[in-house]
Amino acid sequence: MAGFFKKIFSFGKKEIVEERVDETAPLPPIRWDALDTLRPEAEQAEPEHLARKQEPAPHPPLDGEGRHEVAGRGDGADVGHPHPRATLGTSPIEGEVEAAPQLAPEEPQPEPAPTIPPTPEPIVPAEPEPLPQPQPEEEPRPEPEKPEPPAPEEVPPAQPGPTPTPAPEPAPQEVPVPAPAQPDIEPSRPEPQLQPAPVEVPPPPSEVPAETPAPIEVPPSAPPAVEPSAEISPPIRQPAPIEPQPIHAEIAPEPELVPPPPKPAPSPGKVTVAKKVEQKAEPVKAPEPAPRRSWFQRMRDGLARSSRELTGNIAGVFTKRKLDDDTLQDLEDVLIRADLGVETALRVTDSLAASRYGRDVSDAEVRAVMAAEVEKVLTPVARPLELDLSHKPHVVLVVGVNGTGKTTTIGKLAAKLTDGGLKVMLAAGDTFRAAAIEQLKIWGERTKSPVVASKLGADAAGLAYDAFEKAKEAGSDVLIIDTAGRLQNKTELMAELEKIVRVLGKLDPEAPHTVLQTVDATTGQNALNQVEIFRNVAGVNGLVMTKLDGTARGGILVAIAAKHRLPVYFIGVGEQVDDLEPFSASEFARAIAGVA
Ligand SMILES: Nc1nc2c(ncn2[C@@H]2O[C@H](COP(=O)(O)OP(=O)(O)OP(=O)(O)O)[C@@H](O)[C@H]2O)c(=O)[nH]1
Repeated sequence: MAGFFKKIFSFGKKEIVEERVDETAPLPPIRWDALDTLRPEAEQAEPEHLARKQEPAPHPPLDGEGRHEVAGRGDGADVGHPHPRATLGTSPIEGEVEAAPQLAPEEPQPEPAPTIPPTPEPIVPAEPEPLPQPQPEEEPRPEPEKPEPPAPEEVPPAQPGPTPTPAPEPAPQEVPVPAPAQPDIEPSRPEPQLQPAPVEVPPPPSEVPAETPAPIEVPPSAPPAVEPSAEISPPIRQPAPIEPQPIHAEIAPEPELVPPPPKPAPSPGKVTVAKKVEQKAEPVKAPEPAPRRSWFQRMRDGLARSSRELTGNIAGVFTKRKLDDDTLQDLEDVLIRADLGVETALRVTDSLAASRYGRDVSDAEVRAVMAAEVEKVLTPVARPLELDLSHKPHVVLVVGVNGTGKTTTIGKLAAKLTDGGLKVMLAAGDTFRAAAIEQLKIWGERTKSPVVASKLGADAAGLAYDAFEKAKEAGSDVLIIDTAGRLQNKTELMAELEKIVRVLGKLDPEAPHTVLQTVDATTGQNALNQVEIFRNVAGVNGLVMTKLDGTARGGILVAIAAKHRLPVYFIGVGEQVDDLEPFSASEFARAIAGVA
């Protein structure tokens, strides 16, 4: 078969040359037949086409004429592109086939008939793969160049129909019939041109046009046809343009690719991110503030809110005013509102009246007098905690309302004692709160103090008794017992605390040896009532004023001291283990009065 085709092809070539010379003007249509010849290969893809091909025997003529015709259509050289594509195109094949018959009458040249046999070879279809073979078609390209001269002549006529659109670029160079086909392939890539061309295709064969659109898909199959006729290759090349169509699809994505460029823009965003990262790094540096303020500074800062309000109000009272009854009354009101208590307020006003009544008084002088009087009130209560270690262990019972800082204070105190070489044991007497038990265990681990605890809800008194025995057995110097502080049920609270004290007394009549109450400095006047309650129930004999590092109501300490005259052993100025400081009357008085 291959030999047979070769013969046919060679024959076609010869004819082509001749025909070209003759047909320069009229023959354009014959090319369609040539396309049919090409179909034999295309047939591989579609048997129907093969059948049609048989009919248009014109295969041979197509080879030779094909080019001429193409030129004619090509005249559409521009148009030619679409047509060939159409013909080569899938459906177009049929359409073309039909068109071919029209041409056939003119070129009924029998020779092609033999070509028909090859068509039956649809067996070839198996060869469809050879599609790539179309490339070899390129060889024929040179040949087409020869015919080129005639093509131009034919082109003009066809041009009218297809016209313009394709004419643009390819037409000029390829003007020669073959040329257009080749260039078409390239131009076809620019899809835009190719698309318009198909539209024009219709003119030649009325039917073709309709089919032309479909061809677009066909192209792929068309290429194979080209192989058989090396000469026909030019038109075949036209089908090749079809490939460009897919290219279009690819091209489309390209624009999408265009967006990527904007992505680079985000790069600056990355820069921004880097900045953010830096910012994050900065906060990390924050921890550096290792330089910790002294407890006094913290207390002063904590009391600053109290002192600012107090001193500000004092200044407001004594601005350009002489000390008289009205100013003294105003000052008394200011001090009472500062939680210092009536007793302390009167001490201050009496002191001022005794020494400065009727005279101009500055707010600084008033604050100095106030500091002095407050210190006088606090000095008696500002005593250090003394532990009688003749009691082994010395039992410290810690009481107070929930949240006032009992557990925290126990931890801080245990730290001080263990640091001082004392052997400490802790007892989790707040059996109503699991969190309280766990919190105390944490403090025990931190201070290396054993913790005696029981299940949640266990009897607090029983726990205290067990802890006392264990502390004795362990030879502990100090046993610190935590308790609950549920004021919402005073009766139950009183009963529990009384029971604890009674039980401890069984082991040591003097136990508990120290009963500390934690008082939240932020509580205000209610703290006075709390101290009264716990003093009566548990026999509180000492106070720890907590949270003085952040309150505007530190004056309550003065009121409590003046009213209850209970020792104030420590003040809490923070949540850390070393934020428990001995209470100093003078420092506290100067701090709250805003005196340097
Ligand atoms: N700023 C500050 N916070 C404190 C101080 N003392 C305790 N706290 C905090 O106050 C909260 C309550 O402390 P706790 O020790 O649990 O008080 P509690 O009386 O044992 O409370 P309950 O276990 O519910 O009975 C915790 O968040 C402590 O960290 C202090 O002196 N200053």
